Amino acid sequence: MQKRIVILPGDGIGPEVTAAAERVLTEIGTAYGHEFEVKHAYLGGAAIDEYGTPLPQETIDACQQSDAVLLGAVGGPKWDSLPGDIRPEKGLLGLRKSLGLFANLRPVTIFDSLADASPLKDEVVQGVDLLIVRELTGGLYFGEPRERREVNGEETAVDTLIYSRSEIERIVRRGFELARERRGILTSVDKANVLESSRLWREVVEEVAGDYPEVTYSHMLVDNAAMQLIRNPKQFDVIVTENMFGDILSDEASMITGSLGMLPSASLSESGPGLFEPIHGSAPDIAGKGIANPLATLSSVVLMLAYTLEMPEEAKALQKAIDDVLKNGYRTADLTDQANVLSTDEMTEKVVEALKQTTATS
Ligand SMILES: NC(=O)c1ccc[n+]([C@@H]2O[C@H](COP(=O)([O-])OP(=O)(O)OC[C@H]3O[C@@H](n4cnc5c(N)ncnc54)[C@H](O)[C@@H]3O)[C@@H](O)[C@H]2O)c1
Ligand SMILES: CC(C)[C@H](C(=O)O)[C@@H](O)C(=O)O
Ligand SMILES: [Mg+2]
Repeated sequence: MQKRIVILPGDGIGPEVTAAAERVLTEIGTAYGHEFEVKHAYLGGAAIDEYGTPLPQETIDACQQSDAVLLGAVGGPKWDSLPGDIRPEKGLLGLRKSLGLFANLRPVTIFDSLADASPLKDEVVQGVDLLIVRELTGGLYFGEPRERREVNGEETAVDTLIYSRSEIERIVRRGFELARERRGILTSVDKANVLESSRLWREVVEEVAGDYPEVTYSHMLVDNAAMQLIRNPKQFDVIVTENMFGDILSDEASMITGSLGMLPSASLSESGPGLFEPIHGSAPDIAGKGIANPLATLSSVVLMLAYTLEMPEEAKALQKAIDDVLKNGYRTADLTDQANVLSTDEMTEKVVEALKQTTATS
């Protein structure tokens, strides 16, 4: 098959982990006879440096004309003092909006062989398999007004948390559909004891639930959900929630797996190219050292193969290669205290070797 993939390396460790992904894509292309036409484009701080804007029109156009987009990460101290509207992160938000990527899927899957990397007890962690479905183009991130103003002679800042019924309905439906394909349990997370937007969210969940009788659903307040994720993460199958809650809960949930460097994500629209990215950021503290864990990005490639490129066999093979490498005890520095750790490139090569073995025997 021929597919057009846009890679947005971004900032910090972004280019290090997307290089890993490109290496693996080349291997998959060779093994399965696909032609991946890879194009690089600028986003975030790198785009500010090159074009003076975090989201150049060329990047939007390239992404819209692609079959799938893979992003490293954006942001970093170099751009931290810029005004909010031209920060690197604004480029990512603009890209999500312009591609209509309202559904952000963040699977939290445990690798049995990695249980020792989690700060949680073995019996809490083993068998966890949950999916956070995060609303991605609404809520506090996009609400207007967002501004500084003077109130009673004092400098004041305002952000707006706003959701329409249709924005809630489409993400809640996606949550129910995914729950129906999985174990049939949906937890809708909100703050309906305080927020009006959450009360509307709950009403919509109640209405939509009628169309999915095979799914068992419940509501949970977000502060309780944060605690339950640590106490008993196995109770969850699909969690559906709004933008900001999903952002925070997914970083928290990553530690069930042992590291933020493990969690991938898929951002999907109604139709059109998906955006695939690790949930972690540009990690300025380790950028340039060659030690970043590439597995969140490689797992994002698994999601890209499965969800958008219609290559389920290839997705399975890459997933197996990642499993095998971890089973064989290979670790980057974020996953172990031991001295014997692999660099980003070494870990990537281990995955490529494992992939070669899988594809040779299939
Ligand atoms: N999707 C994105 O592009 C994205 C996501 C989150 C944060 N950010 C941006 O990244 C910058 C840094 O944010 P932060 O430090 O709060 O969060 P971060 O996710 O970049 O890093 C948090 C911690 O996790 C570690 N870490 C992250 N990814 C890792 C990996 N692959 N391997 C090993 N360790 C890893 C980092 O070293 C750091 O100690 C900020 O500008 C933020 O806005 C971007
Ligand atoms: C960089 C930032 C805008 C982004 C978000 O909050 O969505 C990040 O934290 C993420 O989780 O993808
Ligand atoms: Mg985040």
